[in-house]
Amino acid sequence: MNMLVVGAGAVGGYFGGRLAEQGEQVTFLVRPNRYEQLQKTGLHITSPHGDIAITPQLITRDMRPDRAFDVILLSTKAYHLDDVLQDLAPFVSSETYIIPLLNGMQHIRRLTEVFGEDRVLGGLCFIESTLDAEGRILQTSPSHRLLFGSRTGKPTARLEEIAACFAKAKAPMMYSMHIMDDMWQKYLFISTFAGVTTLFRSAIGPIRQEAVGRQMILDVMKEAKQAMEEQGAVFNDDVEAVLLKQMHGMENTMKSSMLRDMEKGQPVEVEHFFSALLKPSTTDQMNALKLVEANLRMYLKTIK
Ligand SMILES: NC(=O)C1=CN([C@@H]2O[C@H](COP(=O)(O)OP(=O)(O)OC[C@H]3O[C@@H](n4cnc5c(N)ncnc54)[C@H](OP(=O)(O)O)[C@@H]3O)[C@@H](O)[C@H]2O)C=CC1
Ligand SMILES: CC(C)(CO)C(=O)C(=O)O
Repeated sequence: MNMLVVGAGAVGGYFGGRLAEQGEQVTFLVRPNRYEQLQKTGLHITSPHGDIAITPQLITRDMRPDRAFDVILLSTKAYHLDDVLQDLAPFVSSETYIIPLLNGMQHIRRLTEVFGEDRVLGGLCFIESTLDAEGRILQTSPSHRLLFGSRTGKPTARLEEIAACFAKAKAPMMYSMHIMDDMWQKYLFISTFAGVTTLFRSAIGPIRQEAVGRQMILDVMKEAKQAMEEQGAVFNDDVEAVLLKQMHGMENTMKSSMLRDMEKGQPVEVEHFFSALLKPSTTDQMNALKLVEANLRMYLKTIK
């Protein structure tokens, strides 16, 4: 299977690295600075599941591979999507499946508009990873799971082939029969988790210890759920209880990738995560979400 990973960052570098580790044909589409860095240093991952050091196969947008890609793992930030859609076009054939790993939901519509409904699968990942100053990938907590699947729920022989290839990786990378529900649930989780951790600029532990922190978790989740339902999400009745249990079961030190990006002074996906939930018609009641969004917008002003 010939695979392209777009963005050799914290997520793409990790899962692409796990596939390359098994000898799969993985090429990373990167921008010039990352190209130079990875050529010099190789791709390094440190992880509780085992470290990796490989010499990655790299291309930049002006290079052409000798054969089409079967699968593209898309793992850039949402605020790079406009550029990525252009850069990616020459690498997508009528047989290529795109598996996006971005948090949130808005990118699905953009991808299907450009590449068509049939080329775009659903995808998500549960992983806490970041890049260090030298561009090495640091993967820190136990979870390193990737889910993908057909957005209409029907598996095909080719999707089964991809699942079989992913199953060889030393990370759970699995097919889901209900990927859209999984994506909405992950979006609800991450909008709450990233919302409160960036608002309080804290890992989850101290937030959970304060009454105001616990209340903010409840408020952000309730409002985000309502906004997502207005956009068509269908959740199980117990979704809040399930996600709260998950949030209360995490290690005290667990941070969202958005908070880690803030700590490095990098941009954050505020439009993609939060503005997308705050339609003018629903904003009257959405005080917690508005606070989360305003906090991030103000942060963005400080780094511009
Ligand atoms: N990190 C985490 O723990 C998790 C993140 N996510 C989500 O995954 C997505 C990716 O996040 P993450 O991996 O952390 O982000 P990173 O910033 O670590 O990685 C994104 C990479 O995309 C690259 N990139 C940007 N534009 C292009 C382009 N046109 N062509 C090629 N490469 C490009 C960047 O390269 P350059 O070096 O050139 O800037 C960067 O290396 C986000 O939506 C995030 O919310 C989901 C679960 C967990
Ligand atoms: C919560 C977590 C770490 C789970 O994957 C995540 O998605 C993020 O912080 O972006």
